[in-house]
Amino acid sequence: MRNNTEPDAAVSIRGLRVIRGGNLVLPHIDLDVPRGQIVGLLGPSGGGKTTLMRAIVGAQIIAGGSVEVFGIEAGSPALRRRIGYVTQAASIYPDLTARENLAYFAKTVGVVSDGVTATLHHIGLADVADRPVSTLSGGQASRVSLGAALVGDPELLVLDEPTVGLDPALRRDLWGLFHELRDSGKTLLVSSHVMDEASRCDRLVFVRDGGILADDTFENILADTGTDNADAAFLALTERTAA
Ligand SMILES: Nc1ncnc2c1ncn2[C@@H]1O[C@H](COP(=O)(O)OP(=O)(O)OP(=O)(O)O)[C@@H](O)[C@H]1O
Repeated sequence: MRNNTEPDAAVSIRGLRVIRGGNLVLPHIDLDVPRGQIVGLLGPSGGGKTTLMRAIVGAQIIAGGSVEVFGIEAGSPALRRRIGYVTQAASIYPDLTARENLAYFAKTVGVVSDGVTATLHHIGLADVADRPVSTLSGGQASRVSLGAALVGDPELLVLDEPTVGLDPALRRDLWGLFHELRDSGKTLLVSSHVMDEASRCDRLVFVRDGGILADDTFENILADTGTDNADAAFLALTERTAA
């Protein structure tokens, strides 16, 4: 739970430097993620989005700088229940049912079974809750992953490419759920390389080559670049940086 001494930003990063496999992947990142918003981390594959997310959830060894979540150093045990992380690779068990998967993750964060049933309803999987995940559609399976992250009722959700491979209707439904979660007070950091997801976010962070090209509202980014879509804005900012 939030206390009055906590900072306004859900995530606060200063001078973050990350080296992976001998490569300087993130040379110097400064970023604040405001509370109660959906922040989209957008950019091409290999730009550093996953590495940045790993640093925020405390799964990445860092070479320098600081990463704080709710004013606490990333990776601290005190943050474990306050952050839900969904990776690109499904981290759920295909041979277990949706309910069993959620019950397993609930147990790891000490949540009672009431929370599992409520989460299954919330993610729209109550009807298929007792089927093994291996028999569900791709969209349903990705909602089970999301449910596993949601079951502990975390304040910050870090979602790495949650809509990849989903058809437009499922993407729309998932974004509807993200907006509901935001409206209930949660902070969401959502990565995507699909630029047309920009308009669904409250704020955007454009990431390229381990750096941040822009960190603002979509509206301000379009105005600043004199463009009318996210792809064109990204290109304009890339050219500006190169110049
Ligand atoms: N284990 C690793 N060892 C060495 N380099 C790595 C490792 N993992 C990632 N990298 C490099 O770090 C850079 C950033 O990768 P990262 O996965 O963070 O990007 P991304 O924007 O999330 O892309 P994607 O959406 O494809 O995951 C890339 O150049 C990648 O090759």
